[in-house]
This record gives sequence, C-alpha cells and structure tokens, in this order.
Amino acid sequence: MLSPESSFDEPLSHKTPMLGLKLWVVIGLVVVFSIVLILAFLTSMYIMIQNRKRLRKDVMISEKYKLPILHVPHVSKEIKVVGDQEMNVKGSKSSGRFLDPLVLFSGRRLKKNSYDNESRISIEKSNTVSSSFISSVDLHSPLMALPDQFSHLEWGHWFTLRELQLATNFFSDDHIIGDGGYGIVYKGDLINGTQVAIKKLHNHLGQAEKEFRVEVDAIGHVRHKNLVRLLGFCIEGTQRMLIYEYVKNGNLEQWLHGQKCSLGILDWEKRMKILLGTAKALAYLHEAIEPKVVHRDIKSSNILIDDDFNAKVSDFGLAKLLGSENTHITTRVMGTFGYVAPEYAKTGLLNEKSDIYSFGVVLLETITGRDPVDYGRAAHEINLVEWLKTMIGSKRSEEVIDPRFEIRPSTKALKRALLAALRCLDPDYTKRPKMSQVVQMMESDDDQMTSRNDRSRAHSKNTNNAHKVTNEAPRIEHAGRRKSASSRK
Ligand SMILES: Nc1ncnc2c1ncn2[C@@H]1O[C@H](COP(=O)(O)OP(=O)(O)OP(=O)(O)O)[C@@H](O)[C@H]1O
Repeated sequence: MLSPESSFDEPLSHKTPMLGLKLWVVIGLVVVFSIVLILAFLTSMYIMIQNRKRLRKDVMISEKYKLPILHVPHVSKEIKVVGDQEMNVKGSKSSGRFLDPLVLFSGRRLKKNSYDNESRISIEKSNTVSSSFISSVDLHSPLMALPDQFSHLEWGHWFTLRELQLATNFFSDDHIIGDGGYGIVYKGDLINGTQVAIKKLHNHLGQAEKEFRVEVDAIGHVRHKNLVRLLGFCIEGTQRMLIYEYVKNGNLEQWLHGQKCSLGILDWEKRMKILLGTAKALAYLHEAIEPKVVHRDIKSSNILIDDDFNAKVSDFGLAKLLGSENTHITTRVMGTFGYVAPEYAKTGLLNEKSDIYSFGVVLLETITGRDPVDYGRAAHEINLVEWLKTMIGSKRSEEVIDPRFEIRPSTKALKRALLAALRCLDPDYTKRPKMSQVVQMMESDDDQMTSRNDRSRAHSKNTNNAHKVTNEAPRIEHAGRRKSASSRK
C-alpha cells in the first residue's frame, strides 16, 4: 500500500522534459529566479530614485552657477566677509584666498574705483569639492593617492577623462586649437552643449603638475568679465587638464598679425575696447585681490577675444602670487621676448610693474600694428619700443599709427593712447602708473587728461636722461591740450 507522502511525492518526482530535471527541482528554480528578479527590480528602482534626486540637485546648482551639468560635487556657498577700508583686502584663510567681487565692490569704494564695475555683476560663489566628496571617491582614484597635494582645489568641476574624450572625439587633431609651450589646447563640446577649451598639459619632468597648480592658484577662484574663466579640471593618472570657457573669436595677435586679418582690419574702437578690458583685468589682479596676481606673460596672443570684442586675459601658467608683505620677488626670468620689462630681464626682480610694462608693449603693438620685435624691418625699426621713442622724440607721433586703418582715430585719441603706453613703458619701474590709473587714462575725457598732464609734467621736471620716455610724454600731451583748448573757443 502506498503511504500518503509517497502519493504526494510521486508527481513531484516525475521527470520533466526540461533536461530531464524532476518537477520539484524545476519549481524550486522558478521560485528562486522570481525572487532574484524581484530583488533586482527593487534595487534598480531604488538606484533610479537616488540618481533622479542627485540629478535634480545638480541641475539646480548648475543653473544657479551657469556651469555644465556634469559632476557637481557638494557645494558650499560662502560669501566671504570683507572690510571695505582698503582696495587690498584679505579673504579668510579657511574659505579661500580670493574675495567675492560682489562683496568687494559693493561698498562706497566701488564708485570711487569704478574702473572695475563689471565685477559687480559677477558673483563668485566657491563651488567647493568638499572633503566629504573627496573621501567618497574611489580609493584607487589618483586624487586619493595625492590627498594633500590637491586638497586646495576648492572650486570648479572635476571632469572625468571619459567626458573629455567624448567632448574632443578622443582628443582628435581636428579639435586642436593651438599648441602652447605648456600643452595642447583642444576645443571640446560637452554633452550638454557647452563649448569648452581644454588645455592638456605636457608632462615633462612633472611640468604639468607645476603648471596645473600655478594656474589653479592664480585664477581658480577669481571671476572677472575680462579674465578667461577656469571651469574645472581633470586629474587622472599622470594626466592634468584645465577646462576653460571657450572664447570664440581668436586672440589679439591673430587679429593684428595673423589669420584673423583676412576677416578685416580691426577698427580703432574695437582695439581700444580690447585694450581697456585687458587693463581692467590687470587692475583687478593687481589691486583688488590679495595676494595679488602677477601674470608674467602679458602679450597679444594671451588676450582672447569674444564675439563682442571683449578681452579675456588667458594663460596663467607663469603667474606668481605676491602677498602684500612683498613689494617684489626675485625669480627666474620667464615671459616672451619683446614684452619683458627691462629690470625684470636684467635682475629677475618681479612685481606687478612688469605686467604694466608688457601691457605698454601690447598697447603700442595695437596702435601701430607692428610686432614688438620684427627682424624683417630696418635696423632702427626692429625694436618697436625704441623706434617709437625715436619717432615721438622727432615729433612724428602721427606717423606711427597702423597704416591699415580705414578710418584713422582722432589726434587726441591717438595721443591719449600713446601717452598711456609710454607711461607704462617708463624704464624706471617706480614711475609706471598703476593699472587702475591706466584704465582712467584710457577712459578719461580731455579735461581730465589736461589736469593729469599738468601733474605729470611737474613730476617729470627732475627726470634725467635715463627717463627720456617720461619727458617725451608731456610733449605729446601738450600738443593735445593746445588743440582741445582751441577747439573749445
Ligand atoms: N579658453 C580658450 N578659448 C579659445 N581659445 C583658446 C583658449 N585658451 C587658449 N586658446 C588658444 O589656444 C592656443 C594655445 O594657447 P596657449 O595659451 O596654450 O599658448 P600660446 O599663448 O599660443 O603660447 P605660449 O605657450 O607662448 O603662451 C592659442 O591660439 C589660444 O588663442
């Protein structure tokens, strides 16, 4: 007789057509498989909900800071508190060195120092890679291998190599914009449509590391309409990349001497707009932040131009930070031939006045359309600064203007620009004006020019032969003053 169990077991023990497995084995497998499916479904739902939440947060942050929607690490929004007594104000050490321009320029001081009022509209909030974010990344990531080295990266986006490869079609040649001394610059199109410039640093003997840190220290936190904006960075293995806003319209060198000339000759107003913007950016770096930033490589190819012909100063790879306790530092001479200040070239003595000299050279280059050093010219014309001093000395300042101008600037405008350039080029660096004064000179109307010229003439009375340039400047101004006086009659 069969027991009840055996009558129940019997059908379960029947072999099924599925690989000859017994029925109870098949049922077991189906149950286990269903449980796994349900668990997988629940897990993916949970991950999806978390991702959505994170993305929503990223979008909100990205919209707020007008940054690409990629990795937006944990953000801290600090507005740093500053005293408004001095232009050279200090940021709190714990919250980063640089100041929020909104705070900096929001007081009475702003009106007096109106040279930089563009800064009011740009609100810097440090987009901080928090320590919690850093400690949550993959333990094998390069960042974790170098925690101290990069702990100062308290800003911007951390781009992955993969994102940048996708943006540049794997760094293909047709994305190359240019090849500078420190790396190749690529144009990148991020998946959200943002165009960026990616500087992939060469890594000769750790050079990438050095350049990377210098650039990040110099402009990582600063915002100014006339400074190219550093959006973020990429650190992977030995790769170091810097990601900037993409500036569409080439650089000043290309517009004066290169490929952009075929699009037409830059008119006087555009040239002066570009130079004024450059002067404002330098005034900001030298006078509005602490420690101040000395760029060290001001030249026409480092002045990028946007669609509205605004200047965007770029390439901070050689920059030096100068605390208020230092009037100068001594350093290895770097920079570009033709633009370097004489005292810096001779002694390595560096302060912001070296940038002011280089700015003077760029201003002359822009007025005359000539290269700072041009071996294709007659011997006495090879060096632009020397040639210009001779021309002004022999009262031929009207002849120095770029002959390609379709409409020449007024004599007054030309003389104003030449005067500004010559004062920046004073061989005695202590006599060079501050960048904010240069901005005022370039913006000032004729009456202001006249009174400043009087002061400048008095100041130059006791100059000697070595300061020939400052003696010549009033001569130009004098002519300008007579003209404006007669025109008022
Ligand atoms: N943010 C940017 N947007 C658009 N083009 C850029 C940007 N940054 C740099 N470029 C262009 O990339 C090229 C290389 O720039 P980079 O500053 O590296 O070198 P450089 O100024 O040509 O040389 P150097 O090493 O002597 O400074 C230049 O043509 C420059 O105009």
